[in-house]
Amino acid sequence: MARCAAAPLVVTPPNGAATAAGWRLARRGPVLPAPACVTARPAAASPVPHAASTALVHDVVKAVGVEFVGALAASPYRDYYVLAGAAVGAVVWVKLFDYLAANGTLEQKLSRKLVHTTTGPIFVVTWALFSANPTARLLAAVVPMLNFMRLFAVGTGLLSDPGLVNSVSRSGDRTELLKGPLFYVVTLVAATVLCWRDNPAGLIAVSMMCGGDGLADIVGRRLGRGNPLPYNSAKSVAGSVAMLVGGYGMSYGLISLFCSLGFFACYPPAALYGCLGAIALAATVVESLPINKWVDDNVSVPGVAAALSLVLLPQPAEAAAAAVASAAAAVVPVAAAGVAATAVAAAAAGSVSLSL
Ligand SMILES: Nc1ccn([C@@H]2O[C@H](COP(=O)(O)OP(=O)(O)OP(=O)(O)O)[C@@H](O)[C@H]2O)c(=O)n1
Ligand SMILES: C/C(=C\CO)CCC[C@H](C)CCC[C@H](C)CCCC(C)C
Repeated sequence: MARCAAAPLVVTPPNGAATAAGWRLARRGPVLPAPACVTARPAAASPVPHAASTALVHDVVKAVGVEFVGALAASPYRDYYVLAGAAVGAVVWVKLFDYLAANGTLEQKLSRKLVHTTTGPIFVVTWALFSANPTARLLAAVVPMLNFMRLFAVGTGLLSDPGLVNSVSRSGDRTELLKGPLFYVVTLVAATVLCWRDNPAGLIAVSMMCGGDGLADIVGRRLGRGNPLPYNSAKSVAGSVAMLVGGYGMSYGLISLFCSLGFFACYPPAALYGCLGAIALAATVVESLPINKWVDDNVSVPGVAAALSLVLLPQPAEAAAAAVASAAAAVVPVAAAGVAATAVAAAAAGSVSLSL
């Protein structure tokens, strides 16, 4: 059966970063097949009925997906839908790990670190679903802000949510939520508001905190016995190598995704490999130092990674100017975002009390 190759839907990049010498702008978005491609497949004419029905199901699923993405993209409420989806997704995701730890599928410490490793990157991937509207970054930041409120309320005892305490604390002590987890969501708010999709510094900071620090713990606890770091016996060579590889790999993956979607200028591969390597190495060294008493890893690691990224992997001046302009424009309708935050906070609070 002939494949329909005509009339692709090209998703155009949401910002207008300009090309600078030596830089390639990824102006090509993903090419989605047009819904029209799907309708004219005569299933009865197929010599293999099973193959035809499979193809039909495939086409219908594809058509519904394209329709859904199209409808979401065209809706004036797009950012609110994505915000609500991510806010609900965060609750469901954390509950899933609580469930897996409670029924013994995952060890509690591993469950907590998997929450740490996965929620940040999943959250930044949702950035791609928001519109190019200047308020979008503020609405996206509402998701970690809601989690801040939730952690604060449960950590201080204002609300009771044993599931959340089990998922994100080491010992079951609710006051722990006011330390690492709270810094974690503050870092996500900062990456969203300050870097958004215009600059890879936010992606890199989140990757070093989640893919790097998260993997260091997971691997270090398993393979770190017998190879302590010479200057910090609480950490290991195995953990630090895992941090380097995990932070580098996650940063590379997220940068490749966002640059291929056209959100910022792609880097020449050699520059990207070298600079990311230097940033991952610096973040790994910072994580390995015995400074946890004074500054939490969820601040020091992403802080160093973001600062170095801004220096080593800058975006072209035109893109930076566009980012500043969109941030300035976002300040005006901030009240609207506040109203939205309050509404979603009320909904989230409802979900917490329902789960008691
Ligand atoms: N470079 C590293 C980092 C961590 N670890 C292992 O992971 C454990 C937890 O490390 P760390 O993340 O510093 O611990 P916490 O402070 O408990 O966790 P968090 O940062 O999530 O608060 C360490 O005891 C060690 O066994 C390691 O071997 N090497
Ligand atoms: C255990 C943690 C840190 C300790 O170092 C992580 C705490 C995670 C928060 C409880 C939940 C954060 C949720 C994100 C802001 C949003 C994720 C959305 C996505 C759709 C899953």
